[in-house]
Amino acid sequence: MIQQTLADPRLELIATAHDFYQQGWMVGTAGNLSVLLPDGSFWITASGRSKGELSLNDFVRIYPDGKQDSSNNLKPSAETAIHQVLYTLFPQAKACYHIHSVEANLVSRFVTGDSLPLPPLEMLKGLGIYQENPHCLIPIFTNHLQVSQIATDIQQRFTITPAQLPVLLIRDHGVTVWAPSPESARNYIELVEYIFRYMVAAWGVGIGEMGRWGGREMGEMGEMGKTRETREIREMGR
Ligand SMILES: CSCCC(=O)C(=O)COP(=O)(O)O
Ligand SMILES: [Zn+2]
Repeated sequence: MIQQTLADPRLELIATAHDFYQQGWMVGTAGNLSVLLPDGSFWITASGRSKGELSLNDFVRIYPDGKQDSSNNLKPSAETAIHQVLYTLFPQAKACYHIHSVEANLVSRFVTGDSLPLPPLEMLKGLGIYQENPHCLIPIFTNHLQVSQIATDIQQRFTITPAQLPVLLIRDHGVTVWAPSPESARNYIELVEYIFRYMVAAWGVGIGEMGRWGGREMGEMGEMGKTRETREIREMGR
């Protein structure tokens, strides 16, 4: 009989963090990854570790009653409260990944409001949107100094307005996804990064001003697309 050993789920997080680090999405200790375990506890990356060279000891286990366990008294990620809220709000979520990419921060400034309209790209199917010409919005949260305030905002907003996509942005900070498995969470990060890269590139070549997505012209979407000064800056760069 062939016996299969279940791999330690931290190994998957280590490999993913290494790849995201190489992509430039987790540089300088940025970002945090977690995976939920069958007993309701979760492993999360320890705070302040280089995400490009994690080892099995660079994780803290958080139990449903809030108790923590780490082999060498490490602090859990400063953003643990956000992961806790997401696992509570979305019981199907088994992994939660947060990264800091340049594109996530740029698109978080495309609008001044609290939602980012997305172009109706085929890639949205990978995030569970099977519609023709979908109008999708990603919620944007304020980057409060107190992470607990960000977590409260997330909890309150998603309690009132269900999430359309398993994605949220924190303005000038980064993007977070939650997913039914670590593999899906990795795909979700790659998909949203593609969409953000597309949006930044579209703005850069001026497509946004003529193209329409989310039912609005990019030029109406916010600071970056609409002001004459911004257009002049863009033209200077050509
Ligand atoms: C330079 S990263 C600033 C903190 C942050 O936003 C982050 O994602 C990493 O924090 P952690 O405590 O998880 O290392
Ligand atoms: Zn962060």
